This record gives sequence, structure tokens and C-alpha cells, in this order.
Amino acid sequence: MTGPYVIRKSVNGEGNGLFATRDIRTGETVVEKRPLVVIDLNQGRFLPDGSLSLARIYDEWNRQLSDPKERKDYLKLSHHDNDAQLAQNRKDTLTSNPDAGKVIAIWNNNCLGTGSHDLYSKISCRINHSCQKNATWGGNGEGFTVRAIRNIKKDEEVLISYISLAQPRKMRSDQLRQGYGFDCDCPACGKEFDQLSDDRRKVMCSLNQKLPKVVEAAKLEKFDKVVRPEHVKLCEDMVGWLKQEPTMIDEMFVKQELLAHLYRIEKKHSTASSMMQQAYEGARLCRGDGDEHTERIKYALQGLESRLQS
Ligand SMILES: C[S@@+](CC[C@H](N)C(=O)[O-])C[C@H]1O[C@@H](n2cnc3c(N)ncnc32)[C@H](O)[C@@H]1O
Repeated sequence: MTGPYVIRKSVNGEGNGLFATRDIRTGETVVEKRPLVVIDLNQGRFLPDGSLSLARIYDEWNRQLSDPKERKDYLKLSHHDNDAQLAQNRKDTLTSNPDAGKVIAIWNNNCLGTGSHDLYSKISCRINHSCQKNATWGGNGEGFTVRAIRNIKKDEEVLISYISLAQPRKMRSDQLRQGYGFDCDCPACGKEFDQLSDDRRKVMCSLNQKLPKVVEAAKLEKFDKVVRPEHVKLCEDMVGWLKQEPTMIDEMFVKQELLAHLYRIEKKHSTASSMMQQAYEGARLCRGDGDEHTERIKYALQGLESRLQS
């Protein structure tokens, strides 16, 4: 399961990064791996604030990463010292192991989340961040893929985004500094900063803040009644703004899926089906087949299509 990449000193971030060893086309899989540690969030012990118990992270790491060499390599990975201290001080670590805080801090800095699982692999933990990413990832509890969302040239660094890009530069940089301990110097934050794009992201951010309730309502059919025309308008606006930002095609398919559900609730089955089709294509490109999100959209699309045929 090797791919067209090599790990070497990064030009974008600190430390190492992943580089293309040949030209890679849009939609190609760059990395396909089975993770070394998987945490199933559905079975997790969550704290009242909704975060995953630190003890659970440590226990899973301790159980699944038993090879001493793999553990040693893991403990050399980058982390945020503040996180280590915080984790060590948190009572819910339930462990006296002096490395527990560090294990958790490294986890926070290096795991990939698929939605229902958090994964650690020796390759994915080397991928640096850019607000002008050229790759995205997807997967499930079994494995994950990293995929090119635009053509990547030989020797170019493969870069993902650690955060939502539907927010302006200031918010992104605060989130990256607090969460990962670095100042982003990518083209979008520095030399190619685009005020118009930043303004668009401000709008997206405020639309996003109004959307969560609608998301829940649309996913759970029993709440169909709470969806109102203004929610549909909000979501249509969001999709419209996202269309102007090609690097955000992963955020786009998520909103297209939501919009398709809203159209379904409004009984606009044909519009819903074509919107869900677009979401499905986006999900396959960004997250690949077999990814839990792609599979969910595929299933919803089949439902809409069969309703159209009946
Ligand atoms: C998942 S690791 C990425 C691989 C890491 N560079 C390494 O050598 O192991 C995340 C860490 O890499 C560094 N990093 C990632 N993207 C960066 C960027 N755009 N600028 C500066 N540092 C970055 C930060 O230290 C971050 O906490």
C-alpha cells in the first residue's frame, strides 16, 4: 500500500511533510493505508462537554500500539506543549503513566478524523496544513485514503487543511495557533491573500453559524416539520458562496447533501435527486468510495431515485 509520495523536510510547515514523487491528477489516491490506531467514536466515553475522554484515547493507544519501535516513533512526533500539560493535569486521564499527557497531545496534533473514527498512521501524521490545500482525506474504521483535489506536480508538497476554510484569515490563524501551535504562512494567508475571498468567507462563517439546527433537522426525518423556506434559502446561499472557492469542494459536498435533504423535505424530489448526485460526485472525489460519508450520500441518493421512479 505505497503511493506516489515521499516524506522529507517540509517547505511549507515545520519538520517533515509529504511530497509527490510524480505528477498526480485530480481525484487520484495519493495515500491508501490501514491505520495503526483507530478510535471508534461511536463507542467512546464522552465527557459532559462532548469531548472524547482522554483516558479512552490513552487506553486505545496503549492497547493498539504495542510494538516498542512504533511507540518510540510515535513519541517523537510533533505536539503542542500546552496540550501535554493540560492533558496531564486533567483528572480524567485516569492513569499515572508520565507519558499520558504527551501521548494525548501528540494524538490531538496528528490524528485524522473521519467523522465516526479518529485514526493514527505513520504517513498521515506527516501531512502538513495549508489553507490552499491540494488534498483531502476520507475513510472509515478500516482504513483511509488521501486524495488529490487538484493536479499536484512532481516534487510539490501534498497539503490538507486541519480546519474549516469557511472562515476568514484571522479566525483561521487563531484556530491554528491555539489548536496546533503554529502560524500559518500559506499563500492564502500571506502572499496571495485575497480580500474578496476573505469577505466571502466571513459571509460563509455567519451563514454556517445559523445552519447547525437545520442540519440536524434535515438528517433526522422526524424533525422535518422544523425546516422552513428560510433554511432552504440559507443553504442555497451557502452553496452559492462555496462555488466561488474551488479549494473548498469538500465543504461544498457537505452542504449540497444538506440542501438535497431540504429539497426532499419540500417534496422537490427531482431537484433533491440532482443535488444529491452532485454531493455524491463531490464526496467520491474528496473522500473516495467506502468512506462513511460517501456511503451515506450514496444510500440517500438511491432512496431519492427510487422515489422518483415509483
Ligand atoms: C500532523 S503534523 C504534520 C507533520 C509534521 N510537520 C512533522 O514533521 O511530523 C502537524 C504539525 O506540523 C506542523 N505544521 C503543519 N502544517 C504547518 C504549516 N503550514 N506551517 C507550520 N507548521 C506546520 C505543526 O507543528 C503541526 O502541529
